[in-house]
Amino acid sequence: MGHTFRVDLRGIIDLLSHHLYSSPRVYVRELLQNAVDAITARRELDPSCPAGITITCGPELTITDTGVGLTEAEVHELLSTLGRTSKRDDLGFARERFLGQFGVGMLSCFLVASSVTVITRSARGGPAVRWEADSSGNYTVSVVDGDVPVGTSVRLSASRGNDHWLEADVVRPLVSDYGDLLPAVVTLDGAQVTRGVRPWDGVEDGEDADLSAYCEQIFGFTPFESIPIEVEAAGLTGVAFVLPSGVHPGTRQTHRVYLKRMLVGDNVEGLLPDWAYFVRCVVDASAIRPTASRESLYQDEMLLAVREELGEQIRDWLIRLDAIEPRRAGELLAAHHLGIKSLARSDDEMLRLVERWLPFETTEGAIPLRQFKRKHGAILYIPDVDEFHQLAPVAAAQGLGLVNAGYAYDMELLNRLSALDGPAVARRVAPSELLAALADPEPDVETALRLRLSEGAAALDRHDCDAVIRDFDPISLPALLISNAEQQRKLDTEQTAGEVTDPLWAELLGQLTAGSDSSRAEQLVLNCRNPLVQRLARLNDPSLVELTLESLYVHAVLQARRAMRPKDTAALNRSFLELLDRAVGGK
Ligand SMILES: Nc1ncnc2c1ncn2[C@@H]1O[C@H](COP(=O)(O)OP(=O)(O)OP(=O)(O)O)[C@@H](O)[C@H]1O
Repeated sequence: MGHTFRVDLRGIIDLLSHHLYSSPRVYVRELLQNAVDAITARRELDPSCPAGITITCGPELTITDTGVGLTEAEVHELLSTLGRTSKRDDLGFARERFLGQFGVGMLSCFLVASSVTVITRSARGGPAVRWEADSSGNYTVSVVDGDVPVGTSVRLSASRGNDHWLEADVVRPLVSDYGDLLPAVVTLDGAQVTRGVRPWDGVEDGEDADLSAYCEQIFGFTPFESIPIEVEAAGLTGVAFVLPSGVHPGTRQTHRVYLKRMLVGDNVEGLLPDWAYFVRCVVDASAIRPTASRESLYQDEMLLAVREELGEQIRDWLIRLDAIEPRRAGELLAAHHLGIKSLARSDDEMLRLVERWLPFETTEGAIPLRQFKRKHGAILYIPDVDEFHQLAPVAAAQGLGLVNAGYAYDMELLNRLSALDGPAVARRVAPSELLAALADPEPDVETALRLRLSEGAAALDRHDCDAVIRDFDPISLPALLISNAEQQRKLDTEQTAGEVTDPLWAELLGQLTAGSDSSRAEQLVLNCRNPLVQRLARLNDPSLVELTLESLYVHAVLQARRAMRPKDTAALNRSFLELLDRAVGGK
């Protein structure tokens, strides 16, 4: 014997409210959606029919439309059968003009209502019909006498604890949020709530004052620029608003998305590529699919294609901006450098923009790479922020140019520049190369210092460190620590020496390859121009020599911001206390 499934309406409502929709507020959207669809259907019969939706709030909420209405048979078939809809074609495909498609939207009324009454009269003829249903799944249908206009009126009576959902102050912002762009005039308690047109329609390039105001209203910021966007295949139009100031690159920007002019959400993700985290969009599309809750977008091929195309349009705008208003392009780059750098890793035109406009930290101050290159012929960089800060003052004092490439994406960008323009354009510099740039000391100073170094040799031996004596600026720096791990790169240096175009560096590299071959882990470069080092040369107390050398070593470790090992910390404590002891007159 065959049986038919029975449906427990309470169970279904519970499923919708707790697991599908994020809030009961969606009932407003579903009612608006049905009203708009009914008007669309009536327009097929009579293109000049009125398009009005009126809402009244009181203890009960009533929404009335001038749509197609339902006959008695349709009331039974469509309103009273779960999953039955008039918005699919004979083959079951969603009909494009309609917002609804599943045949369950009406149920969301029971998220806030204990009973729903529909009074409807079909544009196709027949008497008006009243349908009354409660949340346990019982309904009655009766014919209504009297003069009822074509269209449908839905009345909700609040269920216990849900009265506030039907109050004007709650309903008004919901109607305005969801329905702002709907192609029908929506009034609430007599006042029009929606604008009915998309703010970006008909806006010409350069006339975007209204769009700026719109951006302020919905996102709360004045955009750096409003870029019109369009993806024909998805029936998508809208605006991309560029944020005026920097945001954290990890921030996931969200977008305001409408589908067929009905709001999907304010915080929709995934519409733009990750690098475009400094842009927020408002779009309306007809061919992007929402998820079942209609609160986010279905991640399908179409959405992927849209994301790629919109990314492309924002990128093209940036390139155009650079051509037309280069100063503004520079400003934008400065505000959003990480996103743009990230894009430049795989996009040559962006790379040129970065090269031209983005300030890098250099020994010349913060200047773009192209400007640095003009002065120095090539970009010589240090791939570590601390190392750069340690070496920059010394390099600058010798007239050598260095670029700090220790921040995110810098190395990748410089490698890409070398790949495009040839290996001579950008090259990593080993700290030990700098050594070759420092002048040799006067022979008598060197001899005196060598003597002291042999007296205090134990201090540096303990740290596997060699001492080198040089004569350099800045005079205030007594010693500089250079890691010999970089010495491994000497071979590389030999290879690249022929390619360096800055004559000063080329000469130094030549000296370096011929120079030091220390096997120690580190080198302490003593600056004999510094007064303290000069006094060290004249000391005749070997224990004080050892103490001074160890103190200079630890100071140089701290300056280099290299991680302290336990023996460095021990040396720091020892030398500090011993110096203190001497200072207060112990020895
Ligand atoms: N205001 C209305 N005027 C005319 N017909 C309506 C109205 N509201 C609902 N209906 C009819 O009732 C059917 C079921 O509505 P319901 O909201 O449950 O589902 P839907 O709109 O078809 O799809 P979805 O679940 O995606 O919203 C609709 O297909 C439509 O035929």
